[in-house]
Amino acid sequence: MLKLANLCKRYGSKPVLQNLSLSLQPGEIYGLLGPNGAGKTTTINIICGLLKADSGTVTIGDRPAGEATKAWVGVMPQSNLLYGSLTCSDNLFFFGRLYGLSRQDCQRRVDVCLESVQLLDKKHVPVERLSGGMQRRLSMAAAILHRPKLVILDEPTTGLDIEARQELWQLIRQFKSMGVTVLLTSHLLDEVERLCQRIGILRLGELLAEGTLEELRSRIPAQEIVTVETKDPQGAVARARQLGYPHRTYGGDLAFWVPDQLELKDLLDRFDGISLDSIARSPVKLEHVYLEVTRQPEGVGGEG
Ligand SMILES: Nc1ncnc2c1ncn2[C@@H]1O[C@H](COP(=O)(O)OP(=O)(O)OP(=O)(O)O)[C@@H](O)[C@H]1O
Repeated sequence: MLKLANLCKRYGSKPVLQNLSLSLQPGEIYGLLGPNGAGKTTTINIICGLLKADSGTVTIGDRPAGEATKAWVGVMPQSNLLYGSLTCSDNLFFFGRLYGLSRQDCQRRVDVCLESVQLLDKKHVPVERLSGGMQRRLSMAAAILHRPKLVILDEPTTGLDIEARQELWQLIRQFKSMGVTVLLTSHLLDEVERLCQRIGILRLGELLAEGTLEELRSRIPAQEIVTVETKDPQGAVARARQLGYPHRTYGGDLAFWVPDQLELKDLLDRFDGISLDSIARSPVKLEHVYLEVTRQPEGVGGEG
């Protein structure tokens, strides 16, 4: 449904996208991750035709991206582009006309879309009186008004509370059941884990890793991440080295990659003689893979 081939973009002498290639299958939700400045918004702007790549191609459906494919794409940008003093219905009407819908089609679609994002009862309410979550839902309605085949969601739930976030997740899942392809960017890794069938990790404009959650997880050769609190970190690291467990620091906490799924007793036995204040075990998560990929250009390797 979307194919990027060898996209390159520089701002001045600074490379922002470096031979970026990826493709999205029809109906999939693809998560594009990367630290601030990785090039996600630049990629989106190129797909939408707001920016021109220096080289490379964008194909949407079976055609090169351009005038002919504009109507196939809907975008929900990072910041809402809504008019605060206009009602929900007037905002959508405006966007519908921009996308080239007829007045009649606009009128029909506005109600359908407001209903699909559960805002029909706010139809005549000015946007400035809506909560942040409702405004994001209205932005989503604006993105799907013209029935695009590809929807691009740029950090759709940033800044929302968990309830509002869950409402949006439900809407995004509905896109999948409607056969709409979704490209989603987010810094919320649990969101990406929940929603996306495939995930790409971008760093300095390069796609460093791509795959299903399982494929990405397998980049970390561990069954479990074991996080410890100890007054003797050096002793704990030395023991982990003897055991062949790579160590990492996550948010200031010392953690080990443990290759086997051990009973707690066996795990404690292995750290016998080291004073541990607490020990916590978790499965390998996207967060661990993401930190590994974005922090270490050479890929997964032992720190210890
Ligand atoms: N108009 C511009 N002129 C010069 N540099 C730019 C311009 N727009 C973006 N950049 C730079 O390009 C790089 C990629 O920016 P981009 O906004 O695509 O990153 P991002 O992955 O979307 O980041 P974020 O997660 O913060 O939204 C950054 O280093 C940014 O400073």
